[in-house]
Amino acid sequence: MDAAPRPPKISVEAVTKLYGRKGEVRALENVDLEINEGEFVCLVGPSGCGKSTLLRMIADLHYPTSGSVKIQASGPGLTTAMVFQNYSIFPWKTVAENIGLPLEVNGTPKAERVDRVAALMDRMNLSDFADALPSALSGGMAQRVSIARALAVQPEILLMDEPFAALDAQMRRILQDELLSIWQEDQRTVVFVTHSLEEAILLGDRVVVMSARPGKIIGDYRIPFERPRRPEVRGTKEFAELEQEIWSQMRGEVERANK
Ligand SMILES: Nc1ncnc2c1ncn2[C@@H]1O[C@H](COP(=O)(O)OP(=O)(O)OP(=O)(O)O)[C@@H](O)[C@H]1O
Repeated sequence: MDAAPRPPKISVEAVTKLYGRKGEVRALENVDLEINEGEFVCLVGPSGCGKSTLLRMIADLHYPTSGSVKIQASGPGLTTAMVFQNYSIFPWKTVAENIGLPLEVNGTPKAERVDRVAALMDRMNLSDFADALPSALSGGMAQRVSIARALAVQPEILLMDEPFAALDAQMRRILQDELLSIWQEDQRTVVFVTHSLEEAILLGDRVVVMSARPGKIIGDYRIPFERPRRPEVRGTKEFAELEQEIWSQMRGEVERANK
């Protein structure tokens, strides 16, 4: 007999989110979204369409006004970890201390902590900076620390809110390429918010397009490029055609949001 199909890792069902004392800001409206375990899903849409709101609801930091967000956890412990645009690392702690902090908080024994931090620094090319303070780091390095810290707790779901938006174009490209290979190693569920369609198509298994506020889902594209995905796919005709196709749907929403 076939095994029963596994429920989605993340189920967003009929979610509406209102902000303001009287609910006057209608951020999301009737959003349905299912994300399977191991999928890398990118959310794109105009400014203010509720992308961060959706991410925060998946992280259990915000709650829907109506509807529900369900996470299928595989076990106890921290299920999600978040990476933000502004690094959010502690300036008075070294690189190694920043990465190890969530492990200290969750009571991981010191020997295990030291091993895990060393492995993450190795994986993120940070080993030479173990004792550096964040003020000595470039933006790219600081964001590597944020990613390593998020991975330290081995989250089942990695949530990334425009993580590369503050980086210059070259550094952004390098971190995108690194994220492709990091994802390949453990194929964790990722929800990634970005304004860049190119970034979304390069990284994602799916690109979910949201409308101008109130945010609704108006497109869900499966990205056909094989894994392990090579960064060179950026330069192909298929990539450009897909970008054009999705942009032709998004453009009107971006214009509407900026009227
Ligand atoms: N705490 C809050 N109180 C009131 N309004 C809020 C609050 N948080 C967000 N909003 C509003 O809800 C809408 C959605 O915000 P959200 O940050 O989720 O959008 P976004 O798509 O991530 O935007 P951006 O792309 O600009 O980061 C916006 O109009 C925003 O101003």
